[in-house]
Amino acid sequence: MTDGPASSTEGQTLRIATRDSPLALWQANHVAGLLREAHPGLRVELVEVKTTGDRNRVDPLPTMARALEDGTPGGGANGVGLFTKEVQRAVLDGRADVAVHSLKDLPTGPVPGLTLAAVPKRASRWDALVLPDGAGAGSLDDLPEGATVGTGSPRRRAQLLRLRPDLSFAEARGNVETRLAKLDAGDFHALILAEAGLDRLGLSGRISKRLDTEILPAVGQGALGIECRADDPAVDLLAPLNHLIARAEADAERACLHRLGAGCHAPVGVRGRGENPNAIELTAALLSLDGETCLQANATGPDARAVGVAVAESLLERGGSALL
Ligand SMILES: NCc1[nH]cc(CCC(=O)O)c1CC(=O)O
Repeated sequence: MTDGPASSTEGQTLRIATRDSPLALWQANHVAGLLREAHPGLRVELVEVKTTGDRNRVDPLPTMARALEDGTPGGGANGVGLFTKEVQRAVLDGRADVAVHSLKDLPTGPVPGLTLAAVPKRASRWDALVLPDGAGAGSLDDLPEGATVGTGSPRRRAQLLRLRPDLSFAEARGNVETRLAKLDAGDFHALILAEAGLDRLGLSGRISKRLDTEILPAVGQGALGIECRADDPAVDLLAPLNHLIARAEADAERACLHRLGAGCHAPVGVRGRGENPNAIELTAALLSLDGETCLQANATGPDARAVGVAVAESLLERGGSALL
């Protein structure tokens, strides 16, 4: 510590709202660390929130009914926003100042009163193939004929079916550890999980193969979204955590999904890429659930959101609406 004037954040406290799953807590603690690094003297605390998605892990139907009933921001039909809206509500209610989400789980529509203040540097965006404990390395090709893969994601299922039409699927609900336990108990031959989540939980050793040529990732996969109240000076504290390329990729990918009118459960895979934030390239695939139809579009430009919208409109023009 040097003497001289105390920084404006000295003694100030910022409360981060987060789900209480191990992955969510890792992510919130990561952001807390970034904030303390950017603002020495700032106190950062976590506020753990139970979400509808967490409470109803094994029984999603009442969850959806509840999400439809209450008109809270971010919640909606088809499970969209189940993991994020109660974390958002904690910030809107003033129980916390900042919300940290997996960007993949954050609905693309604006929430009145909140702003997406920062998207930090992105981790791996790829999906990974995970085999039962002790199986070692192995690729999709090594799975037996008719193998069962644990994933509820239409995006993952449709893209896997293009490569292996013989595969069948099982729901793999619950947090990452729960899903791995089901795999190791023999519930399925393989599991698909986001590499970022496994890395964060110290489980990279469970990855049999990174599926970076097989499956286009979900919008925002591997990135974090940090929200605060739109009128809160916390906006300025969060600004240094924003990574311009990660943010531009996120803006392009999220604008595309939003223009498609789709959510995180849509069979949509994307790859936003940029050497600099003013030249973002976006590739997107929109698939039928059986994987037989796969529309692809690509655009590049200086305005990330416009690139996202252009890619979505190209998919829609070519019959994409029938797949949504
Ligand atoms: N849908 C659940 C979810 N949301 C974010 C992650 C992992 C972290 C990320 O993708 O950014 C996961 C688990 C998974 O898909 O394996």
